[in-house]
Amino acid sequence: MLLCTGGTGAPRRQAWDLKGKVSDMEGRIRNYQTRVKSANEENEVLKGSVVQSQSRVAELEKKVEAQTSKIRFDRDLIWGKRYIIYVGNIRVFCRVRPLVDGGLSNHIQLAASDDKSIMLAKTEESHTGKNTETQKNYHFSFDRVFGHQASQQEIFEEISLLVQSALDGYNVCCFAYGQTGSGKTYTMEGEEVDDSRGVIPRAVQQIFRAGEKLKSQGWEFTFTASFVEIYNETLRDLLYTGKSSKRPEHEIRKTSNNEVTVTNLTYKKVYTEDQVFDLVDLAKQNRATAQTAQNDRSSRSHSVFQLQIEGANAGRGVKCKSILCLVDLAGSERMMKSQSQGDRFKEMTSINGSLSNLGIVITALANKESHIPYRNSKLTYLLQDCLGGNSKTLMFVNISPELDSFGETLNSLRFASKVSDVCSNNSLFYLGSAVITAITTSVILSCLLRHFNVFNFSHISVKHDSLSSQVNDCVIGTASSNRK
Ligand SMILES: Nc1ncnc2c1ncn2[C@@H]1O[C@H](COP(=O)(O)OP(=O)(O)OP(=O)(O)O)[C@@H](O)[C@H]1O
Repeated sequence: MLLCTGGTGAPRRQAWDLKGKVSDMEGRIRNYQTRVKSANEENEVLKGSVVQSQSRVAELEKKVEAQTSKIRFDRDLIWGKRYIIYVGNIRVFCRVRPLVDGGLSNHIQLAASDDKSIMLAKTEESHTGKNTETQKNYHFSFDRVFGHQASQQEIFEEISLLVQSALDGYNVCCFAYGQTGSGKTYTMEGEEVDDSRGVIPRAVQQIFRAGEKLKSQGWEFTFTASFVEIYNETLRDLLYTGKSSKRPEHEIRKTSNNEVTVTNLTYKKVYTEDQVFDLVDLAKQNRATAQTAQNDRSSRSHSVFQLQIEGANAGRGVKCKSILCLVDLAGSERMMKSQSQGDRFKEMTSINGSLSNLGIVITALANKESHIPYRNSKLTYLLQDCLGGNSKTLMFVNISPELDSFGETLNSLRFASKVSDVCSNNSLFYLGSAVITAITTSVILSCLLRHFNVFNFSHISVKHDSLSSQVNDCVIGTASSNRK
């Protein structure tokens, strides 16, 4: 405390000094307070723009999500429109191998007007002896028929949308069925030369390249390859590199997630398409080695290539998992029982068993039966995840053009035709059920609305797809005619 006692100058000066300092400090405090205030205001503005940016990011993410599902939907729609494929259903393509000289026999005729029909013609000696010859024609139609000139590129273009959907999380299975020498391996694996490469290398290339592109949208994919041969109901690892004397045995098992797995099988993580091509070469070598030991074994066994795909988008917190499964089936030719003995008989029984069980499983799936007999053969048990549930399946029926293969060609086309019929009949049945359900729902709804006099029917606007507009037309039409 300062005391002013009788005119001494020093204390007064000190007091003035102190007063000056205090007012200086007060000025600085006011200054700081103004700055804090404006910083707080700035902070509020920034907070506001952070919230705005966050909601914009969320909005953009929603748009990306919607765009991605639209792309996926469009892809399904394009594929669906062309082949009316539904998840859990099978489409069938037929491919005719050229003759050795590159041509086509007269007994196989493809329709000039469309690319879906094929006719087998057989000229027979007349039994009555009156006419010298009669011709019997067998007509078949499939989702697509490829003539002998169709290139590997053309074939792949037709299935590339299907392959792509493996990255969308669908299980995809594509298999080649037909007699030995009809072109199954050529279709699935092809040859080394670029133009002659088959479905497996092209599909692998497409998957890896598309996976790379999806990185820019935050997706990271991991791929795991396996290659198995099923011979006489026994599994053999085609990626095995150890001593042949120490080859392990394999069993098909279910994991705790109810997924199919094979014990002791090589599941190889792959990061590039070239790594997969090396594995395909290794599988070829392994098959060839077995073939020298047991004559013509490769055409008597099924080979199953599987690429497990796991995708994760950390930014969006989503994951997907699927399998791309490409199968070269054993030759479907039926040997005469009398001609097959010993090993040949065993081979014949196991091939016939597994192929006919494949047909039974496909039929059961198409009929949406409660029990699907996957476990009746190693092939269907192994393919269980790829055939049922969330899966899209395509079957190639490969046929040989030689006249002496007529009987086998007819059998193959009949098998494929059954598969095709059972699936398309069921597709039509389910489409029919959907239409009936839609009509019933609309009729009930319109009755209810009319009963409660809620709307004037003439004002119901129909802006959806043509199906619902037809349903509504029908309902409105009925309603007005009833009124008259
Ligand atoms: N579309 C085609 N164009 C040209 N050559 C073909 C075609 N399809 C098959 N070939 C040739 O015909 C021969 C037999 O074909 P491929 O080996 O693919 O038959 P396959 O049905 O797999 O027989 P297997 O059951 O014995 O394995 C091969 O030499 C193959 O190169």
